[in-house]
Amino acid sequence: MVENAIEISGLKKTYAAHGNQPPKTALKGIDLAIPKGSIFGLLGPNGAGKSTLINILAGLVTKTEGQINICGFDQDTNPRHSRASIGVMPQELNVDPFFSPREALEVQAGLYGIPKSKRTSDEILAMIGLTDKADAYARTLSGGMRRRLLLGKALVHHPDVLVLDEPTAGVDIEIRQMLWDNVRKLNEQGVTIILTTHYLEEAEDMCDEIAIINHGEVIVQDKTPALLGRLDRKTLVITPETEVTGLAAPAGTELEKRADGSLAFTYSSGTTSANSIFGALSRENVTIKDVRSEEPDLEEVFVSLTSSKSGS
Ligand SMILES: Nc1ncnc2c1ncn2[C@@H]1O[C@H](COP(=O)(O)OP(=O)(O)OP(=O)(O)O)[C@@H](O)[C@H]1O
Repeated sequence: MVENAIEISGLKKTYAAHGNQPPKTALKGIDLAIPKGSIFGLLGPNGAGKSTLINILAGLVTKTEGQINICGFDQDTNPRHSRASIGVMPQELNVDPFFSPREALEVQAGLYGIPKSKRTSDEILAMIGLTDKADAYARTLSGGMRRRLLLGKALVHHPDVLVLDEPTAGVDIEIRQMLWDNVRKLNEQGVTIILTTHYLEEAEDMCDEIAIINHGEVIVQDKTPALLGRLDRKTLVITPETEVTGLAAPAGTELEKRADGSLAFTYSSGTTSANSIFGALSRENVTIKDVRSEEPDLEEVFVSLTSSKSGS
């Protein structure tokens, strides 16, 4: 049984020089295993190499070096099966303006060699909420509808792996919700989802596991909770009964007095205990009305990991 939907080893990509542009190495040797059935986040700053990686997986860009296995099929020795195992919803809204959604799905199915009797265009149109618009010209569709059509096109061959490249960039909350509902449903049916997004909160909510790419290298891959636990930093927010003035931050903590009068103590949980904060408050006779803790979010982890490596 294949445990990983995708296995990538030693993947390198150098774009050839053109004009006065020198060659550009976009991927420097990527090793990545994407577990079957997961919702996997591929994150990284602009220019990190995410699109290059996705386009290589989709067979749209040729790699310079390395191995890729998709659902047990080696991309070099079994390109047809490996391509049939993956569907990609691209970032650009590149739908043909003269095709209706139904025609666009039929054409796409034709490209994958799916016989007419096995096509499921109506089912896909219903899933993406475009049954009403099935026969309308694509140029009359709104941006959100086009994006849903792109999702539909990625699904015509019922791939085991679905790649979503920035699926929610610039879409409103309703469409975003619908996309996520669809993605969750597909994942429950066993489809492995690979997602790139600039919305880190979205990745935090949706992804079981995350890899962060920077300057063409994977700098971390971990389960989302473990990744969030990597920053050994906590903030304890105390709301005092009455306003506190002149309190010094206990050793090992930073104190921020917030606009609502609460006191936020940030400390490293490995070296400082919350007790030292409560001790300091007690010595100053501060009565505590409320207390809560704030854990680091993915954004903080992301910034801390990507800003510590210098550029190429
Ligand atoms: N066709 C190309 N020719 C030359 N260089 C390219 C080409 N495509 C991408 N690059 C370069 O390769 C690097 C990685 O680009 P890529 O688009 O893969 O990054 P990304 O992580 O997807 O960024 P973004 O989030 O902005 O889409 C960048 O430095 C980019 O300028």
